[in-house]
Amino acid sequence: MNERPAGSRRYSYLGPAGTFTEAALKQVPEAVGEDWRPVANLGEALNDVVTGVSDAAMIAIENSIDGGVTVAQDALATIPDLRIVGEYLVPVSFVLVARPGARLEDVEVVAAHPVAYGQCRAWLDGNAPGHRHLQATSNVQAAADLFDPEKGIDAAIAPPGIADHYDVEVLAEGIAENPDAETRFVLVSRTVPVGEPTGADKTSLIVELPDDRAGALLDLLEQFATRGVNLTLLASRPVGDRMGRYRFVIDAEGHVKDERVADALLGVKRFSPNVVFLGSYPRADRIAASIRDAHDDGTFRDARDWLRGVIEGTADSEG
Ligand SMILES: O=C(O)C(=O)Cc1ccccc1
Repeated sequence: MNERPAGSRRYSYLGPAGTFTEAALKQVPEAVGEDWRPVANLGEALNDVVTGVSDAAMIAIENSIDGGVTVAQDALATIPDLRIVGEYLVPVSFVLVARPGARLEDVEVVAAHPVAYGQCRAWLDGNAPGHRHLQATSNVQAAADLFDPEKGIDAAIAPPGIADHYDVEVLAEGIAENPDAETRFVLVSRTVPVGEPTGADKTSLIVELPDDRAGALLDLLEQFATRGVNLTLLASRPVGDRMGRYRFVIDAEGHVKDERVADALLGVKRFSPNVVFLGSYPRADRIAASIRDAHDDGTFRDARDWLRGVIEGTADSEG
């Protein structure tokens, strides 16, 4: 499995072919024409990266309906030496499929990835009220499972392109609650040097708070607020060692090579007992951060130059 032609790169993704995760990988220009390895779950995808079986893995990290994919957040918090190197958005919609000739009124057991099921549950409750949910490892695997007689499945929730991959009949389209749902994916590699800022970047961190201190979360947020760094994600996850201990998953606008972000990170590092830097990478939506004058790179540099001048006696202390 480890043997690859020299220079070729391998990418792991949640398979089989046709998943939304594969659609996210298709957005990565440098992955085109390389070796794509379908895997059965997140653990396998990240393990491939850790062990060097693959160079990178595409994983779902956040959903516009359900919020954070908590298993992915927890894995990134605890597996050392991983880096997020890119972010991708995929619009998601779902169809209900069955073996050819099946009828909706006969559907009892529905295979679905849990995140997909959560988004389509209201439709199923209305249209197949007596149904039972059987978990599938991915949206495409749910459809593949229709052809495994041991699973006893009548229908599956799958991506709209599923009929290109399997001989299935579409019983209903557009069954998700929100037609504009999107899933955010990240490309994860082993630790590599951070790239250059593009002007529309994000920085991901996982931060633990100091124990039992009133206002600790406010102190954490202040590190970003006082440097004009906007947050796009703040989620708490249990550390898992004892009740009541949480770590915070943070996405901040900007790049660690932007002065205001670097300064905020130094503040966070001074204050938190454990900071995991997950990466600075271009934003999928390419929206540039809005920065007030007091927080642009030049202002930070001027302030540092002034301080150096004060210390060296070459600048007016009121300058
Ligand atoms: O990539 C897929 O197709 C998956 O099965 C994971 C998933 C589930 C629901 C929304 C987006 C991705």
